[in-house]
Amino acid sequence: MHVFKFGGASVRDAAGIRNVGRIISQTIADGAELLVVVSAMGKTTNALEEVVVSHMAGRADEAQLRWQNVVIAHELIVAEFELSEALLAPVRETFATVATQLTTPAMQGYDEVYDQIVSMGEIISTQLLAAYLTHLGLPVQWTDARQLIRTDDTFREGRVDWTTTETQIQSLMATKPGLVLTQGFIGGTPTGGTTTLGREGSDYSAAIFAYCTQAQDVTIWKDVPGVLNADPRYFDETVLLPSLTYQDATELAYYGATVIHPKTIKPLQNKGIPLYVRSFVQPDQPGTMVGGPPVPNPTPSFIFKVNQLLISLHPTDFSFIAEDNLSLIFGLFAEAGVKINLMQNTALNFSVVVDSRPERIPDLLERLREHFRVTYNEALELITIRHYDQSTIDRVLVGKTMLLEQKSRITVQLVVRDEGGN
Ligand SMILES: Nc1ncnc2c1ncn2[C@@H]1O[C@H](COP(=O)(O)OP(=O)(O)O)[C@@H](O)[C@H]1O
Ligand SMILES: N[C@@H](CC(=O)OP(=O)(O)O)C(=O)O
Repeated sequence: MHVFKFGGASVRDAAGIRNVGRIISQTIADGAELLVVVSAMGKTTNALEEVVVSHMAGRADEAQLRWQNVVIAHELIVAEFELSEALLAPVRETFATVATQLTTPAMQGYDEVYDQIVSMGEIISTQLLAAYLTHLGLPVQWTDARQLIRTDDTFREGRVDWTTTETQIQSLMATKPGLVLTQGFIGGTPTGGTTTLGREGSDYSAAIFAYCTQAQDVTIWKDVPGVLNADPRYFDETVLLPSLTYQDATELAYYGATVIHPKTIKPLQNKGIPLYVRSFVQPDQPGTMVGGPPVPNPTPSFIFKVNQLLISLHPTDFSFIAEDNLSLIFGLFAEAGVKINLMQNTALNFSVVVDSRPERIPDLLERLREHFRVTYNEALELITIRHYDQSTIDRVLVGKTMLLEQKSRITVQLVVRDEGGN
């Protein structure tokens, strides 16, 4: 069996849905079994997050208006197909259910309500795609991922219960061979609650399904030709990386190459399942294969994170940075839910680089100030180069001032300030 994952960009409009329909029908034409994982359309997840903000703030009219905008965006896509009312019944029912839910103030906590509402993006996209594929005459079986991927109740970051998930998915596949369509990003708790797996988590869902079905391979269809040696939004001259080891792909994703969700590789590596990253714009092209052997002279890869904050902590009593204050520091970062992108210490200074998150950082800084003298630099960039040499470092430093550098044999990380002018 093959697993395909289509992200928001691939199904953002009617043309995208038609294209996805073409890729699926060509794949199953020769009788291949296929499990398709789909994300919410376009930027729907962001729009649903705004619905949650209004709903949780008790601004019922605003929540309803924001929800209706989501409905309209989908209805405009529906209008481009000639789908029967019977085929559209499930998606229309979802529209009505959420509208009703928004009329009553939420009883649960923020994150639980978030998952109930935000998960609807994937429910709607798959209901709509199922209607379209059925309309094309394909034997698609829509399946609810909330009943397959079992998580604990860590809402917004559900942790997978692999044993139950494997049992549930395997019994599904025994009863539903052929073409199965399900949602990325979402799961369900033992008590029937909805969870999400963390933003951009649909790649991870595809890996979970592949792991549990021992799939032949996974293909994630993207708006780029495959994994490139840099994000084309930031670099002009990128090259395709035709083959990557699991390790290289994990490292790239970990350092911030957003083309693959960082949690995706482990389940695939554990079962030796290859991952293909291919272009839904040029579906005849091979893209990138992850899971191959190391290549000689690997191409340097660049990962760029903007809007970074460099926080430096200085003990107030001239004591060393050692195990005791390190554990205090890590505890405070974990409590604040702030992920450390890079860290470096000297005897009297501990520096960390984090994403600048206005909703979390001020509180964290306040807590840190209870124990340390705290200084920080804002609006920085964190550049990571895998398989670097001096010329690649020189190239990225043009027009930048370097504040911090960290090197291993394979990876260099540079914290820089852009001085403008290039
Ligand atoms: N090294 C890289 N190679 C290719 N694309 C990258 C890389 N790093 C970041 N990207 C970005 O990842 C995007 C595709 O991932 P994403 O937007 O998450 O897709 P989807 O939401 O459809 O799953 C590309 O448009 C590109 O801007
Ligand atoms: N829709 C979710 C999950 C996801 O992975 O989406 P995409 O495949 O479009 O990145 C999100 O935006 O976070």
